[in-house]
Amino acid sequence: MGASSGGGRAGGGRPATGGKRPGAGGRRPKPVRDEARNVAYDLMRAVDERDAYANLLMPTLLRERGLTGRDAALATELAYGTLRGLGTYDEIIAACSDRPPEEIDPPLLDAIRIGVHQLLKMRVPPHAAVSATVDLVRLRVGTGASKFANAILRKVATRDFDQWLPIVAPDVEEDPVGHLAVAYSHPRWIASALRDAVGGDLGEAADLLAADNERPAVTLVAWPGRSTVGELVESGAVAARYSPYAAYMPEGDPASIEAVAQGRAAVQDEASQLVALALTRVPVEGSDDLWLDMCAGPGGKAGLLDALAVQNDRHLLAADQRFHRARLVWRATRRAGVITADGTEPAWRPGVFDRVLVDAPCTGLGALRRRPEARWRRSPDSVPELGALQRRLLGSALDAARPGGVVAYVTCSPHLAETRVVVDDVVKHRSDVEVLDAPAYLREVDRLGEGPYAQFWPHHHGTDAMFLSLLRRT
Ligand SMILES: C[S@@+](CC[C@H](N)C(=O)[O-])C[C@H]1O[C@@H](n2cnc3c(N)ncnc32)[C@H](O)[C@@H]1O
Repeated sequence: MGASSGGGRAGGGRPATGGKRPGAGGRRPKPVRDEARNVAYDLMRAVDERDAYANLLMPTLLRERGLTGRDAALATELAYGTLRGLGTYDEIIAACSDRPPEEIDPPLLDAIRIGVHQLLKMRVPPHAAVSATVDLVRLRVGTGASKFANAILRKVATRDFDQWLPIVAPDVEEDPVGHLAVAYSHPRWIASALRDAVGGDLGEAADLLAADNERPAVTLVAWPGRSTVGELVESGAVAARYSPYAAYMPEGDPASIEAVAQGRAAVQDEASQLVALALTRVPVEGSDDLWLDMCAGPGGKAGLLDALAVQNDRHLLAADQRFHRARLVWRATRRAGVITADGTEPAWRPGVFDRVLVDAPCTGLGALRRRPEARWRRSPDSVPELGALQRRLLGSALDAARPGGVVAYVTCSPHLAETRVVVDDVVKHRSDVEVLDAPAYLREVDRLGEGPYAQFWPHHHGTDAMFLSLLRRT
């Protein structure tokens, strides 16, 4: 069923965008420039060509092209939805082409992927999806390429998404992980790691992978002492389910909320708030003055810890290895001491902190919802390398805590090799650590696991898949 990329138009002329029908003897109508599709295309090219971060570049592109409201939402859905779904889309494109996707010119492939997303996941009528994509290809890639795109998209349009799946995805009984990977558009190694992380249950793994493909609600944090959830609610947000400092923002630009614009509140995932909060809830005997955030950049958790420290007359030292990340921490905090420092070669005396947060660098597999291209960028090779760093940072965090003090080890990844395996390994080699029951300090949140570790999930909690271990230095 492959389309030839070489010559004539397979499947006849595309529906006209106005004027005479092509193939009926008339001149081909001029392609219509559609700014939302152009922005989506430019974003995808930037992701491919210069490793751009989609969620950082998109606001700039929208502003530069003057897209707002529905047009901005359309451009965002086209780009983010395509980036998330392209694993499945490439299998479908392969089934419709005589060339595998790796052999299709990348700009052309990106445009076709955008077309496939409209055909299979958006409510764009098929003729409009094909026609708009062919116009995009004519304008941005070339007229010859538009014939190939047209042929592929017409074939894709013969089935809906659910009809394509049994054709392109491995059989679930024969290759369950391969099935998950294609059906939910994740690299195979990530589908496998996430299935292990939920305990092997295929149905639950499917729920988790499906949640990764949903656009997350924007969650705000009202920094205590600087703003309140009530104030955010008055501005149109909705009080959150778990965190006493969180509010969901169903739509709109967070910067339009006064407290956010004035730097008294910020955007922050609810699980990120709760893991920081859990650290402050563990009772400590004796002093409770000095807190350390060892991997603080860009300052999300440090912002909340600092606000709590100010309220309770404590002191936070926030460190990050990278200067520009430390500078962001400085902006997010009010009274914290902020330094550029390598947590594995501490700039502080050992055994002095009452509470230590180590929010370790990780694969970020828990935040795939928010970073549409991230799943395709990460390599499984990074896991052992990160694991070694995570062990050293956790060891260093335990050394920084005073006897009786508490350490929170946090990752924004549920990968077992970055979570419980790291903690188990470090604890095994020390005789001065007690593992605490983390879910006991987050009683308001259900389904965090049986302990002693706590694991947040997008498909249960609507949060990032954040991992928390609480340890006491004895
Ligand atoms: C997961 S992020 C932390 C997120 C942050 N806690 C927040 O809530 O915004 C990990 C941070 O660790 C920093 N980092 C990496 N290696 C480090 C090291 N050896 N010492 C200190 N910071 C390090 C990175 O620069 C990055 O900013």
